[in-house]
Amino acid sequence: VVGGEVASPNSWPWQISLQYLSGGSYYHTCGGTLIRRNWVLTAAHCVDTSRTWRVVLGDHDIYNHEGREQYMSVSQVYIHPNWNSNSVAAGYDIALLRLSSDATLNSYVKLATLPPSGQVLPHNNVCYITGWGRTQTGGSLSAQLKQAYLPLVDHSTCSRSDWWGSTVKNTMVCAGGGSLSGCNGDSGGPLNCQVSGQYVVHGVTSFVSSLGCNTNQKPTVFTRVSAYSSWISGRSSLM
Ligand SMILES: CC(C)[C@H](NC(=O)C(F)(F)F)C(=O)N[C@@H](C)C(=O)Nc1ccc(C(F)(F)F)cc1
Repeated sequence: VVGGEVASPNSWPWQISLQYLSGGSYYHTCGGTLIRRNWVLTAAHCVDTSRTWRVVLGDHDIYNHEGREQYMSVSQVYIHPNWNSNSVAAGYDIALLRLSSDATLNSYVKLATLPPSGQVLPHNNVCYITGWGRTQTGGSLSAQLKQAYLPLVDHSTCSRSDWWGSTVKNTMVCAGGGSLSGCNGDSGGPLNCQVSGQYVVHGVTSFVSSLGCNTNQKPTVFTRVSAYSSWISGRSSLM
């Protein structure tokens, strides 16, 4: 997250850290969202390599054990069938992770609220991106969870030729576009949008400009969760 501020610990209790095992240690690589006690929503581009994953719930500082964390192993990875790792612009950048056991829900770990199928929010809707991603283009990850206010950008603006043009599809949602943005390592995490006084996870962080994370008129682009409601509920047996 470029700009914004360190979040108050566990104030986004559905936010998870997706980590992979390498040389005996686990490393943060992506964010994600707890949607059921044993299901996490993330980005397909985060998990399209075969690794040993773990999901950390209730985290704040990814480099220190603070006692509120729950370390969960992943029993199955479901990548959207239409995902093509050579074409993030095609969309379908969404995946579900089944956890090997159920999370314990408490004040540090809660389930996210997902939007109704098809819901599209208005331009400038209040939204916050959260994550442990780089704090500058080419910078390092944030030790503590960060948040940044990214107003929603409607499709007609986001698909303007001097913005993202035809790269952005209707199954995506844009937010920000100024000096605040997501950045590498925020992938897969939530775009938290305020709807009737409650935060709803409206997006899954997908891509930023390769010219730089906070490039003007290149808002952070998210997979629009409400475009995948039936896939999500079908797969995670929400139905
Ligand atoms: C998509 C991920 C590899 C990576 N995602 C992120 O860093 C995220 F945090 F924003 F989710 C990313 O955007 N990386 C930059 C460096 C990138 O490759 N951006 C990119 C943007 C658009 C396109 C296009 F236009 F082809 F779709 C391709 C790459």
